[in-house]
Amino acid sequence: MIIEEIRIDRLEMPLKHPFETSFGKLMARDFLIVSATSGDITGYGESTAFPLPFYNEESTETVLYILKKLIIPQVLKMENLEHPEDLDPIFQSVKGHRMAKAALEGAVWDLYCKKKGISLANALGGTKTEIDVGVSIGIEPTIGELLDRVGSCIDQGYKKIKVKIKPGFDVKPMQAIRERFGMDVPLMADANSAYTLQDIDLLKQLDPLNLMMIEQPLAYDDIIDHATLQKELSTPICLDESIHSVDDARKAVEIGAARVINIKVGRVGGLTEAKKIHDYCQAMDIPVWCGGMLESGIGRAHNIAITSLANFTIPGDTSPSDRYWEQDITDPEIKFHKPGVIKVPEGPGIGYGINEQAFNDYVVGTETFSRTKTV
Ligand SMILES: O=C(O)CCC(=O)c1ccccc1C(=O)O
Ligand SMILES: [Mg+2]
Repeated sequence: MIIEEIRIDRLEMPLKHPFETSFGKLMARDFLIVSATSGDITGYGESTAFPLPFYNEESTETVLYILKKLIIPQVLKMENLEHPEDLDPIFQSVKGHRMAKAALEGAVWDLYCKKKGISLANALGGTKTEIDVGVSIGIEPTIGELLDRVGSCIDQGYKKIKVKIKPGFDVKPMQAIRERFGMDVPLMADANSAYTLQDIDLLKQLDPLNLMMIEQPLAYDDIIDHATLQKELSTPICLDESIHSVDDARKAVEIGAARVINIKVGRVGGLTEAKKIHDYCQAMDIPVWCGGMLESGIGRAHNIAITSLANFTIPGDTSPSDRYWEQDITDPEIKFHKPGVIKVPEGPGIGYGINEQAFNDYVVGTETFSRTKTV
């Protein structure tokens, strides 16, 4: 397969409702879509980096730099790109910058599958025809507003309720959810690294609440302290930010730092590595689920495909388009097939088209790189 053109579009999509985590409040999603064209077929990938490095070290600007200066020029010179895994030598030449790599790799996976006429889920080894869907709920101004949002999500049929917590908005809100909705609602907390080992006694107050897991309570780049904390908690720890590769997953599992892994395609450098983490965790009997990064329908489509693999046994943060967007950029939009369930597309590639009008309405910048002319 020869890729003749790669395009990077920067989009700004306003969120229907501010989304607050322990590292701040988002009012809009500013992100990149990478598209790769070979002949009359185009594949699409999404960069999940935020405009500022508050989730990890990457940002929209670092992704742009790495793609434009280092990765795209090499990809456009490739003569032997027969499978997305053939990108590995190029990726090995760049340390880190996994969200940049994942955005390009996702476009190549979509392009590869469209050329083969197979679904991305099928190409990845997916076995499910539909996936159970969870929802991530940000920190709300009051416990009352949080309870209203939780109640609405339960009524919509979501199969897992994740609630963001931070010091000062943690035990009481989680207790209030249990008091209002009972102990059996599949409920978890995501701390986004807001706590330290000095908070063990506070975190222990979450143990009686029958949470499915506590996600990333400690530092974004830590594994060993999470092992110390897990020994003190009965609630399983799930790692998100700390896990960048199958080797990180192995280290976390071997020292008991996590009983669950949140796999995010962007964070781990793409679908190929995400599948390796899935396969390792399956062999170790560690359940995984697919995290979200407030993606557009393009990123969500990649997440739905990887979630079709068998060991994604916990509902992911793969809520449909209407969770965040007045108008998504895919055609059709991502929708529930039945309450709390999304059908895995059977069409070629990601299985969703592009709503060109909506896409163009959100675009704030475009750069195109062709095989004959690279930067
Ligand atoms: O995309 C979604 O619906 C979930 C989004 C989410 O929880 C999140 C959003 C921004 C940064 C980090 C996280 C996270 O899962 O930690
Ligand atoms: Mg998280």
